[in-house]
Amino acid sequence: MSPVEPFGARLRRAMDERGPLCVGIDPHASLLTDWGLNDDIAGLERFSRTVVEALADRVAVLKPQSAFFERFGSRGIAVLEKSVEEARASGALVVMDAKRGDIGSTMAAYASAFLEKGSPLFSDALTVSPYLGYGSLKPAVELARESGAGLFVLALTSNPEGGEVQHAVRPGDAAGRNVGATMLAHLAEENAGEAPMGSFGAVVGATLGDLSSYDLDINGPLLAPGIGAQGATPADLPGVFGEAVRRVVPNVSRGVLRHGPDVGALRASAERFAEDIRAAAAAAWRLR
Ligand SMILES: O=c1ccn([C@@H]2O[C@H](COP(=O)(O)O)[C@@H](O)[C@H]2O)c(=O)[nH]1
Repeated sequence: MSPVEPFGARLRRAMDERGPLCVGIDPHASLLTDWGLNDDIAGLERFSRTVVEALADRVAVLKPQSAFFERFGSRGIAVLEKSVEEARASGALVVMDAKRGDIGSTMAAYASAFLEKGSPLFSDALTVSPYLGYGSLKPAVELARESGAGLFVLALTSNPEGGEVQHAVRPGDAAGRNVGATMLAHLAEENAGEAPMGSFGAVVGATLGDLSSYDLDINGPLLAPGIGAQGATPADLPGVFGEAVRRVVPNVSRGVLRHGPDVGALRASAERFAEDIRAAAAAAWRLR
């Protein structure tokens, strides 16, 4: 059996070939209504299928937000499974945004649900919460390595409330680092020596302004939500991420989804974001 290509390598190639944009599949009740759909399982199914049909063959990453599927119970999860399968079959990498985190023994079960080859919800990567301690994520790190999958660890989230936890300075940390910086340091260790980049990414909000006081050089991807509905723009990316912008996977969910249900309009919106991201990165390189 040939070894599985690690997520970091697959993501790097997808970003180079398709551009780095990640579009969210976030079936908010209000979006279902705006799309002329009912807030029920049929509406959920139509919404998800439309996003996959519109974008899975052209964007690097699709990121289903599990909460909006879980809302419908087992039938919602069945739609989620199908969306993941169809998106991957059409060439998109799927980052499952489920933000799992628990004590190690339970974390192993979450890891098995999302990162074990053959699991119905197997995804290319999973978002995880390290706030039971980074070490509690070990079972997920190990299984991700084995399956060629990846993780995105919440480090500096896009929401204004995140600082209360993530900016707290760790007692006993000789370097005086805060919790967010500590997560970035763990990820840099995880990715050490990997080429073209490691599979263990951080979630770092595009809304956060200049992050030059952080060491974002983790040799892994930086998933950057916050563009569009939360107020950040593609033009903000170089100012927020500096040199690390090359490894940023900018996420837009409602900013694209609000253009549905027309497939052409969804594609046009994603292409506009992708073009603005390209232009911002190119302008930043020219200024160096
Ligand atoms: O720090 C974070 C981590 C995750 N998210 C998720 O990303 C999308 C953003 O949606 P928009 O509609 O583009 O605001 C959503 O699924 C969040 O749960 C985040 O926003 N910030």
